Amino acid sequence: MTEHDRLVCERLTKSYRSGFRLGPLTMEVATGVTCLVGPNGAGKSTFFRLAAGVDRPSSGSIGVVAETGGAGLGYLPQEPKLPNSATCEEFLHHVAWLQRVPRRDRAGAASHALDQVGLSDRRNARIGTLSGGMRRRLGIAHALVHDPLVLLLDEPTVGLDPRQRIALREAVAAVSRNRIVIVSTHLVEDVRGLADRVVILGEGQVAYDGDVASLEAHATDDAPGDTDLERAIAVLMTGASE
Ligand SMILES: Nc1ncnc2c1ncn2[C@@H]1O[C@H](COP(=O)(O)OP(=O)(O)OP(=O)(O)O)[C@@H](O)[C@H]1O
Repeated sequence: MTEHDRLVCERLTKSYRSGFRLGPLTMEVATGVTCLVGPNGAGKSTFFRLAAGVDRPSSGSIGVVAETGGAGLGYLPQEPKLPNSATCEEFLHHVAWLQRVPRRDRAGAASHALDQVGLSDRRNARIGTLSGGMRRRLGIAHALVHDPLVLLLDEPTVGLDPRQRIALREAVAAVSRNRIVIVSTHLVEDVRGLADRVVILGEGQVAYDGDVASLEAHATDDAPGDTDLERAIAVLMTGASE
């Protein structure tokens, strides 16, 4: 049997007093990019907080099974707080320390992470001077600096212009080899540009789980959208919220 790394959810649930409940979810997420798609309030951020260990499940479990030697987890929350007065390099050096990267490896780890997200030429720039797109990519570098097996990116393309979105997608694609990457997004073009696998969430339940090609087959002629992928996502998101 070949070894493989995966994030495993077993009957995972999270309930809030508001009445919202995520799950029960039973699934495995392998290496590559999985896009988590769903309308506002579907439970995407709830899932990320459970996966990141920031919140605890109400029942069931979520955890990583690592068989090939990888370890660690990087999490870019929806609204990351970045220290504006630090330089990119200072910040990543600090994060490397927090993530227990050995002292001798910290400078290399910071510079490698900047390189991976295309920000090497901004290493000495103060974070407060970066554009929105650069801040997002720095957020990814921060989640990556300790070379984690699992990378969780909660809506990394929100608020970016088309050119910045392309740069961000390239950065995600570049770091996704041999890593479990989960990206939440509202944008169909992110799904097309990034996803090896798509999980559509609606009201805490999985409405679709599969690849992009099979997803397109769910499109119907009367659904809104310009492409089969848009129409299919619209059909599945509507079905999930009914
Ligand atoms: N800490 C919390 N306490 C109570 N209710 C919460 C909490 N966090 C989220 N919720 C509720 O749980 C539901 C799912 O929220 P969540 O943020 O996970 O959705 P989402 O899919 O990430 O939405 P969006 O796309 O708007 O970010 C919503 O109804 C939300 O109001």
